[in-house]
Order: sequence, then structure tokens, then C-alpha cells
Amino acid sequence: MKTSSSANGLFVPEVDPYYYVSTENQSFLDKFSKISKKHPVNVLVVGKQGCGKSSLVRQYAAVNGLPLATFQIGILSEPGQLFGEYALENGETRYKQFLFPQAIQTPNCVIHLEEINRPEHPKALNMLFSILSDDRQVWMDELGLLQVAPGVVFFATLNEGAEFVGTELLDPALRDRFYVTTMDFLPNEVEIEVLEKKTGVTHEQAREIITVANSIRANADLGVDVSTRKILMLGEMIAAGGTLREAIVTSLQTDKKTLESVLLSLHVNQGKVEKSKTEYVQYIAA
Ligand SMILES: Nc1ncnc2c1ncn2[C@@H]1O[C@H](COP(=O)(O)OP(=O)(O)OP(=O)(O)O)[C@@H](O)[C@H]1O
Repeated sequence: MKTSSSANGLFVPEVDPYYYVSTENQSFLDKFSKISKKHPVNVLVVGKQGCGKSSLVRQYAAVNGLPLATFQIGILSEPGQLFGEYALENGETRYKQFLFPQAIQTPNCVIHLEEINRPEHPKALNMLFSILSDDRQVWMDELGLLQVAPGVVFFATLNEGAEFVGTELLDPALRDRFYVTTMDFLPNEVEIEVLEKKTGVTHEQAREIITVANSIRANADLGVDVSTRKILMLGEMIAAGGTLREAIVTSLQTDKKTLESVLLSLHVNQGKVEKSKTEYVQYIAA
């Protein structure tokens, strides 16, 4: 998605004209925005992978015209790693500041902390604790006192999966500092509309994709998650002229055996997926 530049190198994302949110979540976002005018706010967005958490954060920034900065917490292996690192420059070791210190000191910045429940090393969250607590400041030998600027909103996203539900794996001391909002997949009618608008498939094609997705979702034995992202990928393939089978084979990202079970169950239950005969041809031109 395109973004427009703001003065300090951070970016205000563009509004996604086809982003849908429940009225409840819209109302929550509105309140978070109001609270942020008084002091920085922490919001935890919980939901299944690919259900739209990142887009929600992006859309919040876009709709409110605020700069957005995203950081992957899941890959952190030590406390200071978000802030900067020592690097060799012209034979000298210097401390190089990363975007994070700049983002937290930028008034009204929207800061997305991705996968906050999964840092590679638990201590990696230590410095974040101070920033997310009422103190809103942290001392670093290299950078001095860093204070969170007025109006900053931290959105932490957390993937809800089979291995854990909701916020239970998040450290209680950390969880305590967040408002929590939960997201689920969109209702079918809305998913159909998103599919039509974003991928250009017809209403009938969109309906068929959702029927297939529902039948896979309903069959827990298959263990295949069909997220909104996956549905959009199916739609893109079909809009590009692919068959439903081709779309499923390329989009679902599952092992061969599960894929065969998926195709078989769709074929048996709904006659939806045509059997294919594999032939080989030369691939020498587009
Ligand atoms: N409510 C929605 N309205 C329109 N499009 C949506 C909506 N939710 C998700 N999408 C689309 O689905 C895709 C996946 O969304 P997104 O990346 O936000 O999911 P996520 O939950 O953050 O995924 P992950 O857990 O993998 O980070 C994006 O292309 C996004 O535009």
C-alpha cells in the first residue's frame, strides 16, 4: 500500500478504501484516539494470523493522518536491540540509532509492535516495559533519557493460534498495561464484498471462494487456517484467470497430503474442484 511522507522520515499510510471494521472496534479506536490526546496509550490487538490486525493499525494511522512505525518484536534477542547498535565506521566504533527511539519521541506517532508475545529472548522486552509503563521513559547510556512524546499510541499485535488462546501467554505485568481489543475474521457477506472490491472477482466467484473457505474452516481435521489474507490470494488467482483448484493449490500453503485431503473433501462434498491431469510443456516465453 502507498504511503505519504511526513517531515521526519516517518510515514503516514494511505487509507485503504475497502477496509472494514466492526462498529464496536471502530468505537474503541475512537476512544483510544481521544485518550491519546491526554497521554500515550497502549492497545493490544489479539486475533488469528491474517485476520487483519496489522491492517487495523495501519488504517488507524491512515484515518487519523498519523505517522506509523512498525517493529518486529518476535525477532528480538536482546533488550537494547530496538534502539540501535554499535557499528564500525571509518575504523571507529560508533553507536548507530535505529528508528525506534525516533518514533517514540515523535508526537502522535502510531507505533506497531508486532508479535509482542514471541521475542526470541524474554529479556528483550525489558526496555519496552519502562516505555509502556506510566513512566514512559527509559535511560540509555548511549542515547540518554528517552521520553515518549505526547499523543503516541502503541499498538501491540499478538497472534492467537492453536497453541495458545488470547493473551494468556503474555507476561501478566506487561498485559496489565494494555487496553485489549479482539479481532475475528469478517462475516461472510463482508468478506465477499472485500473480495469483490479488492481483487475484482465477480460476486458469484467471491461467493464460491467463501463457500470453499467455510467448508475448509469447518473441517477441523484438515488443520488448515483460511485467513482473510488467504482468501484475498485465492481471489487474486481467480481474477487472474486461474481455476479454483489452481488458486487453492498455490494459496493454502499446506503439505501435499493435507492439500490432497482438502481437494478431495471439496470435490466429494461439493463437486467444486475439477480434477487435473498433469502434462508437461516447454516454458520458454510468457
Ligand atoms: N477488515 C478488513 N477489511 C479489508 N481487508 C482486510 C481486512 N482484514 C484483513 N484484510 C486484508 O487481509 C490481509 C491480511 O491482513 P493483515 O496483514 O492485517 O493480517 P494480520 O492479522 O496482521 O496478519 P499476521 O497475523 O500474519 O500479521 C491484508 O491484505 C488486508 O488488507
